[in-house]
Amino acid sequence: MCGTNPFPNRNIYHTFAILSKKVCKFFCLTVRLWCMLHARTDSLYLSKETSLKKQQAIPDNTDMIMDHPACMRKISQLIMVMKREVVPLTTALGRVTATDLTALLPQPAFRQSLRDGYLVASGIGEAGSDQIFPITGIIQAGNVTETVILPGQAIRIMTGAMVPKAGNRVIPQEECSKDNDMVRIPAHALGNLRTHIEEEGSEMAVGDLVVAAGTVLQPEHIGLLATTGLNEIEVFRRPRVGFFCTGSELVEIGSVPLPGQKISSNQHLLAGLVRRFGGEPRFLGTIHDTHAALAQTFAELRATECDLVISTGGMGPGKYDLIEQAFLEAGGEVIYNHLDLTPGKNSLCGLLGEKLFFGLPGPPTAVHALMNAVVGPALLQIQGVGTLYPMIISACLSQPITIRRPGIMQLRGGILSYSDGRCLVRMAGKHEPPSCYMVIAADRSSYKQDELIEVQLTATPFGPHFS
Ligand SMILES: Nc1nc2c(c(=O)[nH]1)N[C@H]1C(S)=C(S)[C@@H](COP(=O)(O)OP(=O)(O)OC[C@H]3O[C@@H](n4cnc5c(N)ncnc54)[C@H](O)[C@@H]3O)O[C@H]1N2
Ligand code: MOO
Repeated sequence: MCGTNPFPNRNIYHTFAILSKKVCKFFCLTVRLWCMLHARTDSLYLSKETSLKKQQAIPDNTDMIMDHPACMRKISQLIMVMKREVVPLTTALGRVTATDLTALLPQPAFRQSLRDGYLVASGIGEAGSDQIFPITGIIQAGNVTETVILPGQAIRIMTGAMVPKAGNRVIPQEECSKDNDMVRIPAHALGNLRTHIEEEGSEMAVGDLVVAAGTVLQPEHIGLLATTGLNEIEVFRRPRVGFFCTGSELVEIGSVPLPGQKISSNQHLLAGLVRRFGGEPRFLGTIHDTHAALAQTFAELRATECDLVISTGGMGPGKYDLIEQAFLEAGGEVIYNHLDLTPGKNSLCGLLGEKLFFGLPGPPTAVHALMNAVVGPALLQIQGVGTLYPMIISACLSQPITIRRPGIMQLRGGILSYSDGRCLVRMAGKHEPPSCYMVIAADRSSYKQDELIEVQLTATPFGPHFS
């Protein structure tokens, strides 16, 4: 039977398979090339469909060290903005708008008085002398009035009340003198061109933009949107952020640590910081520094309903620092495994399937710095935030700083204050939550007192924290 073909159609299938493989390859290359040509490094609005771009963003080389700006750019490219949901406006504080929101009602919604006073009709005021008018009615805010006003009459009117068509101007009551049913209005008040009347739609017309897409809603926005007639709005879903803490020395809050053990503070620090940046924290457990425990954790992560995952600890060069190995074994793709930044140089960012993964180092100070400098901004972008925080400002150093080991960009916790018209910054104490991070340039070994230094605010649009 040697040489005879038991499957006569096989050659055709084979040829067809090779051909389709080539067509696919050509198509993939074309798409890839298109993506490269059209890659937008500044895009905050990449959709879930941008996986090709995502693949392209992963470096092919083995150099996984990144400086802070490069890491932020790379993360921006990988961000997949959350899906949208409709929520009542009353619950939307701190949420990010998914669409431009336009006015449903004009502002003001009717012609209104801006003063408590007397409304007069047109055709008066030219006399150049004081005039006395009979008071023919009263209009309170909220009245639906059909009141008619004629020249030579005055109507008592309140701030916010609807002004009848023929009403020409409101004279503030403190400028008038009332005597029973009559009011005397002085010539200068009658001659004043300010009408104290706000025309319907003069502040905002129906369809005017009230709040742009990508805005983190503050109390002021909620008030404005309510005024303009909106009661339900479309926002980006909050990202579910899974996090776990590694360390065989860690015990839970409430237990008395045995010698060598530590209470896991990162767990509670992270839960709060994730909320500060608009995420929903989901604690996934405290994990021992063993290969088996970490492998199991990473294996379970893929099925966990989280949009982003953070770990702490296990990032150093020690024998039991196994996060990167476990991440790779679970099929993770590394974006960087070392940052040109301290604290935080021992950290990793990568993709585990569709999920963005951040391996932060163990020390809580490093967790705080990286959450502010890297992970927090990523969380804001995932929620579709248009303008990124923390903001960078300049502050005046109220003390000199000496850098012991220059050569790497450093984030130093600082405390901001305001004095004599200047924004001042000093170094935060060891256990003092920083209100900013001073950005120490790699080439600086000292800063003088009164020198201006760049600082990144740790405040976010979700709640400013100034000391
Ligand atoms: N030989 C070297 N040693 C270290 C280097 C180095 O370059 N060469 N880098 C140092 C730096 S920088 C860092 S950062 C750490 C990285 O450490 P790990 O990410 O491996 O973290 P651990 O070793 O697990 O913990 C470090 C420290 O933090 C405490 N920790 C950890 N988790 C928690 C938690 N959930 N709550 C409270 N405290 C926690 C832990 O007990 C350790 O004290 O490596 C340096 N070493
Ligand atoms: O990686 Mo360490 O966090 O430089 O502090």
